[in-house]
Amino acid sequence: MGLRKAGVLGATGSVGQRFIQLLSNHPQFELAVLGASSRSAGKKYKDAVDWKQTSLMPAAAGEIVVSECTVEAFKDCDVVFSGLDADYAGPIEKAFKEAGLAVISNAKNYRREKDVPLVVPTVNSEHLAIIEKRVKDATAAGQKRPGFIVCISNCSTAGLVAPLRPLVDKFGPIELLTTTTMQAISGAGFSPGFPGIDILDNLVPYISGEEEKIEWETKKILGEIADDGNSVKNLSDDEIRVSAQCNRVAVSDGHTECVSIKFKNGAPSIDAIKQCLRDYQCEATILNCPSAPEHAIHVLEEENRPQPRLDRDRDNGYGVSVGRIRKDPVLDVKMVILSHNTIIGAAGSGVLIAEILAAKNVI
Ligand SMILES: NC(=O)C1=CN([C@@H]2O[C@H](COP(=O)(O)OP(=O)(O)OC[C@H]3O[C@@H](n4cnc5c(N)ncnc54)[C@H](OP(=O)(O)O)[C@@H]3O)[C@@H](O)[C@H]2O)C=CC1
Ligand SMILES: N[C@@H](CC(=O)OP(=O)(O)O)C(=O)O
Repeated sequence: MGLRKAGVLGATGSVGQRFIQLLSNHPQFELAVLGASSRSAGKKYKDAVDWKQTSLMPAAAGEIVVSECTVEAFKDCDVVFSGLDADYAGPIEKAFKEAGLAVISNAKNYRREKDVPLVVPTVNSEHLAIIEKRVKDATAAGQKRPGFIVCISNCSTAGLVAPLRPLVDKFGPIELLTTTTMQAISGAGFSPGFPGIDILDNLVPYISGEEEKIEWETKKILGEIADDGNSVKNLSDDEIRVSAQCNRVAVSDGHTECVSIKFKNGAPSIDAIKQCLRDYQCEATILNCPSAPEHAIHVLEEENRPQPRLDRDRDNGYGVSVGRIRKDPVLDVKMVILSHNTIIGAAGSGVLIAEILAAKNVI
């Protein structure tokens, strides 16, 4: 198959810019349509966007004229990535799905729908089987491919669940978990963007809705596909209890989390935990997806790592770093997790999900 046509909704934003960067010169996708608000529509991308990435804006993308976020503008896309502001994503993504488009979204709007997979591609790509089944059933019935939405998780949740997945698979359920996040300002978006005066020489101990999202989304991502094959069964409060406290810090990219865990079946040794994380291989790596990390989890031994500026780009931002793994005198074990919030926490996850769906002939 030749290059698949990709559209990006919210192309001018923090997540949208990352999509442009990751999809330019991609071996499987070509940037075909870029959408944003009517403030940007009609302008060339280079004139509409306030480019804030540290790499140069890809020249070809800069020449694309930004469209309104309408089905008509995106109707020929094989896949549509959404980095839309959640205040506007709901009706736009629904209309795209109903028109038969494949939507991979960063917005929170549909994450809680039972039949919408909530996926961190290095963690629970098996939940994409819900979509694969729907597409195969339609094809078998002689119908055209149905539209669908796959949601990408909240960015802090993506980093958190990365090491949890192999730990739960090997050592059984986690009874209690606490996380304290230190989140980058790119997570707050670019329109209007987190005010410099509020974050310089400062820390803000509140991010609206974030703690609830981490506490809830973790249970869906670590849950299983229900017996009907059409929905996800979340873990119950008996199977895992999560408590999150979220802070905004003066870091450009990269969310750091201090995490403590208590296992239901007793504490594994620290060495066993490290080995388990080192051994983990995600499906995208096994499928040889072009953006898949060589190591979905990097175990760091240095006593002062991970650090956002030094470690966020491991495996091009698709790898999650886990360091300071040690005994916790209150729960069982504690650790520090670092993940790139706009790559594995957002746009990169979207691209990797699309690569997995392409490997399975769903798009
Ligand atoms: N930043 C991050 O780390 C993460 C963000 N997310 C989620 O991803 C989404 C995008 O976030 P982020 O990139 O940070 O946000 P930004 O504020 O940086 O970007 C928002 C985008 O939405 C567009 N937009 C705004 N209003 C409309 C409208 N009425 N119609 C169409 N497009 C519109 C903007 O276009 P214009 O420039 O024309 O205004 C812009 O492209 C959000 O839902 C966010 O919660 C998820 C994970 C991580
Ligand atoms: N709220 C995150 C960004 C994010 O992921 O948001 P949401 O879960 O609403 O998509 C941050 O500020 O860093």
